[in-house]
Amino acid sequence: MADGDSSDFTFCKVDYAENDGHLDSPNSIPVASMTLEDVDSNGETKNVPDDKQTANPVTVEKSSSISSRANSVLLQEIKIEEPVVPSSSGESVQPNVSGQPKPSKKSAVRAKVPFEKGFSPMDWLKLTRTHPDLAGLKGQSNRRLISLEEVKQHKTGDCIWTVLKGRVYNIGPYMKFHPGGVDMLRKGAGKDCTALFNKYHAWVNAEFLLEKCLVGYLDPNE
Ligand code: HEM
Repeated sequence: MADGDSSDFTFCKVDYAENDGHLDSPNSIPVASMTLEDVDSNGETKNVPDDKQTANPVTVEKSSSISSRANSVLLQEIKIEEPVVPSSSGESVQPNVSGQPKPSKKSAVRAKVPFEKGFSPMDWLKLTRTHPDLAGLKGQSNRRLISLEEVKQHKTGDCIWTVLKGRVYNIGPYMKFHPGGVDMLRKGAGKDCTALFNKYHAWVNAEFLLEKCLVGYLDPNE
């Protein structure tokens, strides 16, 4: 295509004709078209030619009416309420049109307990890296099979055992670090807490958190 071919719009130069009346042109920006001479020392407009007096308010009004329309659209959007649909029983029902998942009735009530100073998850992590024997093994292997009977005998004191997903842990040292509180964790003492654990937080990586508390594995034949 030859240079200057007027049929090619791709790179055509856009010129604003001066005072072309186009609202978006630089000349129609409200403040720019008003000079200091137009305003006296009291801040009042003096002898401004009619076209200037009307041009600005129109421009301002136009833009403010646009912005107030935008605001009212926003407000309308905020105020939008879900439509009420009458159900077969005659009661009004609000359909879930927002796409938000409705809270499941089955989910357990989870209440976090504030940590005592020095018992944050970070403190627990540090302890697992420094304490030599969180499981209380005293040299015993943590690969041995343990009966549920033996687990039941460790409910109090420093050695509180629980079974979680087939593993036996000494949760005694973890008690005060448990974000759900000591009382909740105590519910799993001396028994299999897998169901409780899954009810409250199946996603928690206990294998990692309690790695150093492993005492052994639940004997499936007992
Ligand atoms: C035995 C191993 C357990 C470990 C390692 C453990 C670990 C944790 C962790 C990491 C949290 C924080 C979860 C989060 O921020 O989302 C938590 C919270 C909680 N846990 Fe446990 N937990 C255990 C057992 C239990 C048991 C047996 C119960 C119930 C009887 C329980 C009840 C709770 C509750 C109610 C919370 C607070 C809810 C929340 O986080 O908002 N946990 N637990």
